[in-house]
Amino acid sequence: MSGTASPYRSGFACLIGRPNVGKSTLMNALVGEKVAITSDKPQTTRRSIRGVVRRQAADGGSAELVMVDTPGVHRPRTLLGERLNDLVRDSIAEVDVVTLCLPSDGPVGPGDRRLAEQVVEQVGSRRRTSVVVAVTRTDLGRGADVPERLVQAQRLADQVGLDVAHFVPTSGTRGDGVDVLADVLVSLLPEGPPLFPLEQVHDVPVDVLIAELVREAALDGVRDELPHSLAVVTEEVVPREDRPETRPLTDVRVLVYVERDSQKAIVIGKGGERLKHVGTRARRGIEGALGVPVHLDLRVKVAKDWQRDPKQLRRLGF
Ligand SMILES: Nc1nc2c(ncn2[C@@H]2O[C@H](COP(=O)(O)OP(=O)(O)OP(=O)(O)O)[C@@H](O)[C@H]2O)c(=O)[nH]1
Repeated sequence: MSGTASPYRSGFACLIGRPNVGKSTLMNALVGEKVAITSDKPQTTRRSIRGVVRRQAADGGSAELVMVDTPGVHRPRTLLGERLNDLVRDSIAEVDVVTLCLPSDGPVGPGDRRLAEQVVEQVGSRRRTSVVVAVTRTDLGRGADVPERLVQAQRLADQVGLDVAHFVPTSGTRGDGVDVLADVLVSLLPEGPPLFPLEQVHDVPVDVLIAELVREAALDGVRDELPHSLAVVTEEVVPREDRPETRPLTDVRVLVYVERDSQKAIVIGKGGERLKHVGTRARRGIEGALGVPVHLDLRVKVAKDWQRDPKQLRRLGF
């Protein structure tokens, strides 16, 4: 492929950062489709999700950029937390470009420094991995915040010895800087073969996608420890047999796990009101993803302290 006038570039770039800095929102903006769920609760992302961005590179060739969204890095308090941090470590090791996300609406802090040090440790000696800093959520900051954050980011890079190829201000919700970031990431990709079939936009299996949409709906409005205690598993997705071709219906059965009986009561709500609301919202998303009308059967179960239990973690897919 090398030597041709318009080479094909392909490769992987991950988004890393503290919890809640806007990684998944940026991922969706780059891919142009909702592939990762987002919420205002920290530590929402629990899987490394890959989404494909296809673009024309500056040299005229085509490029396939595979974005990898990762869980927010934090001090782990449970086995789940440790597993999520391991996922991030693995992602950093496997990509061509690491994108460190720093939010414009908060100072660069010790958590960012630890993460930057981790990147240096992992990619410092590997010359083929590039590093980009994305300053995120720029629409939330005040006027001076973005330049200030860029200066702090440069200072952080200098302090830990991180070689940053580009600094890009972005807002995932407004779309600002998203094209610039995509161009920058593409420019850092090596020449390579196509990675995903043309029609494929993400690598999230349908059962996982459904479970994530339910978890996103269930996260809305719950507080304290409950967001972390939620786990969702898709049990069944079956087209109903006795339907006319013009009016198909798919039965989707989903289990929502919590860690304690008291949490089960909160998720279900008075007279089942809350769960009904979650079901209605999730069903809309699932119908959009599957492209068929859906009957969603949602059940809530207690899996005691699953975040700390290796056996249960395995059963829940971690
Ligand atoms: N105003 C504004 N809000 C944003 C932007 N990006 C993300 N948010 C909000 O910030 C919150 C966190 O966004 P996420 O994309 O879920 O953040 P994350 O870094 O993936 O979070 P974790 O999965 O917990 O690590 C959500 O409420 C988003 O709507 C942005 O550019 N502008």
